[in-house]
Amino acid sequence: MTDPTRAAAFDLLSAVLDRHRPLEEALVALPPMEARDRAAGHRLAASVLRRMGSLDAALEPYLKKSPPIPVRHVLRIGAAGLLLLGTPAHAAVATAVALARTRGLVPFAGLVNAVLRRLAEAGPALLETLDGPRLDTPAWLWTAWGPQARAIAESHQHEAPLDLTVRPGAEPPPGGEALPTGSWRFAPGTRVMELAGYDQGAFWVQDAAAALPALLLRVQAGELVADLCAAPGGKAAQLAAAGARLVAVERDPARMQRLRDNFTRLRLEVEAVTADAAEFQPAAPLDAVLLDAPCSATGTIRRHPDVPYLKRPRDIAALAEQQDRLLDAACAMLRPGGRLVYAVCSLQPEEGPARIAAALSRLPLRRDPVRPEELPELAEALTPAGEVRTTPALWVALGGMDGFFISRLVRT
Ligand SMILES: C[S@@+](CC[C@H](N)C(=O)[O-])C[C@H]1O[C@@H](n2cnc3c(N)ncnc32)[C@H](O)[C@@H]1O
Repeated sequence: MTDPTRAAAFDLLSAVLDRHRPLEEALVALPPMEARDRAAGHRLAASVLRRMGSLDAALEPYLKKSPPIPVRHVLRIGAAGLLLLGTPAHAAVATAVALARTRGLVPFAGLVNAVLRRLAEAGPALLETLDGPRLDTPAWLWTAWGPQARAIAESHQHEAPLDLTVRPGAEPPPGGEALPTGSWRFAPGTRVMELAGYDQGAFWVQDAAAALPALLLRVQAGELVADLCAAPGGKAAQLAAAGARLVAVERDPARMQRLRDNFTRLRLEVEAVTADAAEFQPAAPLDAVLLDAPCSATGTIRRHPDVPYLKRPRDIAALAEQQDRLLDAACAMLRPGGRLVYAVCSLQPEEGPARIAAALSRLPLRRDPVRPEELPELAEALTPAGEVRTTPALWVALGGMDGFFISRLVRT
């Protein structure tokens, strides 16, 4: 009998690496099991994905020829236990062998046993000699990130902390650290639903960088505002809490339901419209629009270590087309003088500065540069054009932040 944690990790890795399914979707599709086993399986699969290049390089000397893909997954799970998670050697080896047996890989059980035993002896020292950041980053991303690639990739080696946005006037839960931009930070692995105030809607989960776009929209109470790609609703919640008369537009009905549930817990008001934002027409011209566009999400690899294995270079061009289409629609919804904040959680320049440069050349928009005093403690994130570029390599001593590109514009 294999243990449920390893079985879950194996299923998750197969879903991400073989069928290119997002890790979170694969998590939902797991067979029924104890929540504790599911969480442990998730953590194990995420550890493999985060350090997969290093784990493969550590296994390589012990493999005479490349094993079948499912066997490789079993070896990676065993290696992650041995080298990353501090699993005792006998347990890591025995559970991997049992996993191989129950997954129809009986002929490879001996190989798994022999390779992992040898890795247990020499692997920890070998891991120290490897260039983890480079090995764990696909070449196309490393190249695209330019001189910052190493610092960004180093930050991906660790689990991200849990960040919360606390509702204005509410008490932050105990045990957190206040960040300079107003978010509250808790240790990686903190369970949000167990924090005091969750049921009362005192806060919501939102990375410190993800809280910036809505802040920079500078919404006044009573303004007519649309959030065009709204679910699950972190930025929409900020806008509603600031007193906007808010329309949240979201194309995916299941994700819109998550937004509704979140707003119910937070006791915030919103008009929720399930539609393609490019087709949406507001009843009246808007004072402000937030466009948190669909993107490659390469700025969130710390939280979603599956992203490097799901995205391909060609996806970026397709996303840029969607982003342009949404920028056109967003601009058309604004009254003259109305504000637009464009944001993507991507580190790829084609989805950030290039989209704004293209929009400025075809739409009646001008930049409204973000001023340094708007982002004290984040001067490094301000570009000469007054746009914001955060990366996971910022605020390293505090635990980093997601990678976002943010531009503020005004309809002329
Ligand atoms: C980056 S996420 C938004 C996160 C959200 N703003 C938040 O802070 O919680 C992008 C969202 O846009 C939605 N989306 C993608 N294309 C869309 C479109 N054409 N119209 C409306 N929503 C769209 C996706 O389903 C996804 O929920």
